[in-house]
Formats: sequence, structure tokens, C-alpha cells
Amino acid sequence: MKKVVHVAVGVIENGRGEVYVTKRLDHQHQGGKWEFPGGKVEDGESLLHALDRELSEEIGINVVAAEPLVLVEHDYGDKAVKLDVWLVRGFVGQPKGLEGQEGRWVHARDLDSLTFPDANGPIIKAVQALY
Ligand SMILES: Nc1nc2c([nH]c(=O)n2[C@H]2C[C@H](O)[C@@H](COP(=O)(O)OP(=O)(O)OP(=O)(O)O)O2)c(=O)[nH]1
Ligand SMILES: [Mg+2]
Repeated sequence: MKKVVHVAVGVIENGRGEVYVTKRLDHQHQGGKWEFPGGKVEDGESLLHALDRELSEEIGINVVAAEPLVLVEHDYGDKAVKLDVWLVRGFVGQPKGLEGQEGRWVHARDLDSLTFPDANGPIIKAVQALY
């Protein structure tokens, strides 16, 4: 059976109906598409620790308050992922792409105008249902 890659993902919101998205680098899996920042959970690591570590590495924030939003399993054929998505309502720092990736705040209603990986459909629905 194919190994499923477990990913901690953060939907960071700013209290004004906007969420922070970054663009995956061209050489990455699903490169060139927008994403919610996050990355692989390491062996033995808790989800919240993975979330905080990845958001710190990728966009320079630390998580203060997060709650589970949605769990998405998706098989891309070349790779299967389990996205553990958290709504991040409290954080320290100002998000910015630290790995050369583009980043921007986008209003929840405008998420449909950006291209995300196929797995992200249920995430976008869950975000839009909040507003
Ligand atoms: N972070 C993130 N990953 C996503 C999203 N949607 C989606 O299909 N993915 C997939 C793409 C990748 O196959 C996987 C996440 O891996 P990643 O590349 O972010 O992992 P990582 O940060 O640990 O980076 P790496 O150094 O191992 O490449 O999940 C999303 O919205 N955010
Ligand atoms: Mg990542």
C-alpha cells in the first residue's frame, strides 16, 4: 500500500475575513499552485508542534491559538496526502515567505480565483463557510 504523507496545514486568518496563502515553488510537488502554508509531520511529532514548526520555518510566525478545521485525504497518483488543516486565529509575527515563495492575504470569497492543488477543494469550502 502507498505510504500516505501526513501534512500539518494552517489557515491563518487576520480577523478581517482574509487568510494568508503562499505560492508553491515550481520545483515542489504541485509547484506553481497556491497553498495554505504547512508541511510534513515528523515521526513522533505532535500535530500542533508540526504546525508551529512549519509556519515558523516557512512564513516566520508562531502559533498562539489554533483549532481543527478539516481533515482531507487525497491521492494524486504519484503521491497520497493527508492534510490536517487547522484554523489559526492567534499568532505572533507577521507572515512573509521566508523560502522565496510569494505570499499574500486574500479574502475568503476570492479564494476561488486562485489555483490550488486538487486536494484543497474541501479546505476552501470549510473556510468560506466561516464567513
Ligand atoms: N502545505 C500544503 N501542502 C499541500 C496543500 N495542498 C496539497 O495538496 N498539499 C500537498 C503538497 C505536498 O505534496 C504536501 C505538503 O508537502 P510540503 O512540500 O509542504 O512539505 P514540507 O513543507 O515538509 O516540505 P519539503 O521540504 O519536504 O518539500 O501536501 C496545502 O494547501 N498546503
Ligand atoms: Mg511546506
